[in-house]
Amino acid sequence: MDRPARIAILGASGYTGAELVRLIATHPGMEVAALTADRKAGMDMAEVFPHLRHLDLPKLCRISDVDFSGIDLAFCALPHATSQEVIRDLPRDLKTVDLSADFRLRDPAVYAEWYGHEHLAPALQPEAVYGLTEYYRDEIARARLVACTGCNSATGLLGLLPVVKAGVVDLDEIIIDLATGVSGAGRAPKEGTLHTEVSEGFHAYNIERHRHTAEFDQEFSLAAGRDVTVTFTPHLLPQNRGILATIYVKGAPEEIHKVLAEAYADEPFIVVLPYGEAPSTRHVRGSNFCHIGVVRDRRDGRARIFSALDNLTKGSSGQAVQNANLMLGLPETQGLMMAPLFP
Ligand SMILES: NC(=O)C1=CN([C@@H]2O[C@H](COP(=O)(O)OP(=O)(O)OC[C@H]3O[C@@H](n4cnc5c(N)ncnc54)[C@H](OP(=O)(O)O)[C@@H]3O)[C@@H](O)[C@H]2O)C=CC1
Ligand SMILES: CC(=O)N[C@@H](CCC(=O)OP(=O)(O)O)C(=O)O
Repeated sequence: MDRPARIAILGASGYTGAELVRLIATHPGMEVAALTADRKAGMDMAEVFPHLRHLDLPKLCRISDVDFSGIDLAFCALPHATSQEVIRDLPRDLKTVDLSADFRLRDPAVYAEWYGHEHLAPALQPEAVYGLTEYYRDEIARARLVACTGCNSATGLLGLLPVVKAGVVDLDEIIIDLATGVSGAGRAPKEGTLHTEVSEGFHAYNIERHRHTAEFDQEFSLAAGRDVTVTFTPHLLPQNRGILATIYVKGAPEEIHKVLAEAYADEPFIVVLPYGEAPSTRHVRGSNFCHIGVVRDRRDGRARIFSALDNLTKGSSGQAVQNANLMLGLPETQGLMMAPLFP
């Protein structure tokens, strides 16, 4: 293409939508052509997100008002369930990157089990490619519809997939404990994300059943070639961005570190820390990097794998742009090599 790709962002008045706009603002291969909203349709982006005031952006409109004939690729940053209804009605040849959970689970029956309702666009599921770029980049480059991973799922999968694939841990004894920033819950007001409910405290949520467990089971089972089920508990961190997963595995820590370092040696966004060091969310904030560390338990030699990323970049919008780059034939890292924001 001899011009920047024309991009529509559906759900631009949400957190991941704003992050997409921030990333595309300095992306040489993309330009924002349409932005949509629901309650905020008709407003200027500058009113909704004053930090984007310097940009010359189209007004927020309804999805039905977008002329998709002039769009090269759409990012769908809508709530799950809404997303599948919207994508079902988009032009069938429009390249689409979905940030929701709607097309991540390959089997619509598994989707129904975890999301509590029948899938509304099951006919599209076979063409959806799971958006974990480091594992599916060839399929993503050829795809029409890409389903980006959950932010929690991305954190756990990136930390553990090479190790599961290599068969160097006990696959029946995997525990993923994870803490996530509150922006993961989106911008729409909810009682559970009020300042008073989140600040000065720390709690686990969706303890018995978190829907990202289905993504873990799906991808670990595919990698291992047998059924793998993990124990997964997310916690809510009183901070805006960032996820840190602590993964407990039975296996030799130095071997696990070697497997990870080799698997990610050529990956532009995955940084495997020196053996014995653990990452921090503050070192990946605002960037598309994922930092992974392996530390030995001094008493029994068991390994803990740590994985940290920013839920709004590598966990969603950054991953989405990385996938869109591939789908548009652009360099995979284009527009994404910014350093983390520190302190
Ligand atoms: N936040 C995160 O860290 C991550 C989010 N995701 C997923 O990405 C998607 C977007 O998340 P996020 O940006 O956080 O969500 P937000 O709640 O912040 O934003 C949702 C967006 O969707 C619009 N919207 C809501 N309902 C409708 C509707 N019925 N029709 C059309 N538009 C609608 C909203 O418009 P308006 O504001 O005008 O109502 C808003 O623009 C979700 O599926 C989420 O699960 C995935 C990974 C990480
Ligand atoms: C803090 C918080 O609530 N986080 C969300 C994850 C957001 C995400 O990745 O979402 P989707 O699977 O919905 O796309 C959660 O745990 O459900």
